[in-house]
Amino acid sequence: MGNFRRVPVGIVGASGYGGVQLVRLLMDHPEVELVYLGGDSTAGKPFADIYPHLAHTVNLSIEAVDTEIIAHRCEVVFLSVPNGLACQIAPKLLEKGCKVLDLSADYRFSNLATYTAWYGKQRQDTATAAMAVYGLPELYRDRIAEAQLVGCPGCYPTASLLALSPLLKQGLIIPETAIIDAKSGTSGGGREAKINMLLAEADNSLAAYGVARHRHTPEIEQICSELAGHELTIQFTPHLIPMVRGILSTVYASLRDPGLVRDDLITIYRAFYRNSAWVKICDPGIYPQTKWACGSNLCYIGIEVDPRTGRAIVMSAIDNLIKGQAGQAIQCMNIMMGWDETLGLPKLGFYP
Ligand SMILES: NC(=O)C1=CN([C@@H]2O[C@H](COP(=O)(O)OP(=O)(O)OC[C@H]3O[C@@H](n4cnc5c(N)ncnc54)[C@H](OP(=O)(O)O)[C@@H]3O)[C@@H](O)[C@H]2O)C=CC1
Ligand SMILES: CC(=O)N[C@@H](CCC(=O)OP(=O)(O)O)C(=O)O
Repeated sequence: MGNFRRVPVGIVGASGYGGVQLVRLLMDHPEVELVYLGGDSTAGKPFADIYPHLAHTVNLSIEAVDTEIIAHRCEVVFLSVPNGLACQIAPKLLEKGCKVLDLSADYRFSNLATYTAWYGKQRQDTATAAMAVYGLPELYRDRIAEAQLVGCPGCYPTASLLALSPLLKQGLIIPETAIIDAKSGTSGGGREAKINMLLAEADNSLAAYGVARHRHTPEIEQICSELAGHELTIQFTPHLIPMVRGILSTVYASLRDPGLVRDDLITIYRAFYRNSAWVKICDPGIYPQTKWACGSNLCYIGIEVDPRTGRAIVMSAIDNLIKGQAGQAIQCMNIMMGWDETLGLPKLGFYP
């Protein structure tokens, strides 16, 4: 087979839900070799002790985070750690030449004052933050291709921005009227134990949370403002829904032209996403289910117009752990490395 060489990659935060998805997907990726797994409380343990179902295929152990060692072994590093940690690790890895993909919120904001205001964490890495590119390939493919550091989007922003972007970019809606109502499965909260994620709390129940103050609001607003060409505020309400995986985001916005009908919007969306293999626009009258996307890197978008209110109603469904997190990070890596964007990513959902 000649001298084919796989690119060595590492994951910091391998024991978490994002980490285990990255492990699963990267083990099957044809261009990379997983050579490093890092963590904190699990450091020193074989990965298979944490996830025995992968014992037959992963024989790496979790190591304490040492940026010298990581940079020595890895060309590409995924940081799947809680907010506020990547900004301490990434600058050292970048300095040593690694490409870095951060799954947390640390490198999603072009204005660090916004990050500090919403996340309550002071930052010293202004220059590093200025290098970062927002990792939503369907909008920023060209920037990602040139980037050394990508701040991968949150799960709600991924679903919501894919639904809203064509309307904003083409100037089809009155931007200030946009309202996002989104529902997420409990894996969105990560693997750490939390009372509201207990089966007894979350099962058979549905509630909004973070109303008028969820930290994904400024992230969505940042990108929407860029698309609209002026500063925007967006109403965003997340809900926790009793299932494990999936986000359904429903976006409402008033159309500027009351003459636009559903099929016009479907045509516009299909044109907007014509080069985006991971976005599927549903046929007229078809509205997506989270189950369709589950296990895949796909985002399904359904579109309707209510002629009585003059509003567009756009529904997007993703798997929060794949297109909303680990899959999207790998999609970005593919672009950064000059590979096909779809490489190593699941194209079909589990269904049912
Ligand atoms: N879950 C989701 O749907 C999404 C999550 N995200 C973001 O992705 C990131 C990871 O999320 P998720 O996988 O859900 O989180 P989890 O809580 O499941 O996992 C967190 C991971 O971070 C590691 N970690 C914690 N502290 C440290 C430290 N000091 N040094 C090294 N590693 C550390 C943990 O390692 P250990 O166990 O060894 O302590 C664990 O592997 C977060 O920033 C999250 O906000 C983004 C999009 C979607
Ligand atoms: C259901 C649930 O709890 N979801 C998480 C979103 C996860 C995510 O994407 O968070 P980051 O922006 O920190 O990466 C939440 O609302 O906090």
